[in-house]
Amino acid sequence: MGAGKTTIGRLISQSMDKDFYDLDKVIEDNAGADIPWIFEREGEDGFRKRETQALASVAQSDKGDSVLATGGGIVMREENRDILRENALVVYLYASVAQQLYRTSKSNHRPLLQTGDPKATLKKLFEVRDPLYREVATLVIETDSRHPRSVANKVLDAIKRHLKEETTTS
Ligand SMILES: Nc1ncnc2c1ncn2[C@@H]1O[C@H](COP(=O)(O)OP(=O)(O)OP(=O)(O)O)[C@@H](O)[C@H]1O
Ligand SMILES: O=C(O)C1=C[C@@H](O)[C@@H](O)[C@H](O)C1
Ligand SMILES: [Mg+2]
Repeated sequence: MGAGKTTIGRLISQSMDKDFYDLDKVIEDNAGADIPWIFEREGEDGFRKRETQALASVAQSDKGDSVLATGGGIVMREENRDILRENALVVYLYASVAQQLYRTSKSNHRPLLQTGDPKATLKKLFEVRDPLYREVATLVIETDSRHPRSVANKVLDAIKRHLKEETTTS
């Protein structure tokens, strides 16, 4: 959470002239309700079911030619990791817990952080999720000491390099 998926995803979709989807927004549009409401009424489990459905439907309808920003917990389900691996070039935006805490502190829109100790929550989630993100990622990009535009440029360069390597080795 707060790694910059939504911010950077939008920037790189503009630079690449591709459509942009934010999975949290797709889930909200499908539900006709916002994420805090879904967590309150259906719990995290209900939210995760909606998240998998939304991911599967975007993967199926999209021809792999758009940019998708996921929610922070997308890697928790094996099914989601399989969908990502099979359909996408996955970029893991790495942010330290300190940066995640700073970047999420201005919003109260993330139900999992509405606790007495958001830093401890972020740390626990990071320990579980960081290895899963690394398992599924094609590219890992460090974001801590960079402005969003500079992170986006780094992602664009890394994607170009990756695609070039792929064509020269195939
Ligand atoms: N590289 C960066 N440096 C400083 N601030 C950033 C950076 N990237 C994003 N931000 C800011 O951090 C906040 C959270 O970013 P954003 O919503 O894009 O994160 P996210 O990864 O999509 O989070 P979530 O997992 O909750 O969807 C925003 O206010 C954004 O402007
Ligand atoms: O990290 C998470 O588990 C979440 C991140 C957000 O993007 C939303 O998907 C939701 O608040 C859960
Ligand atoms: Mg987001």
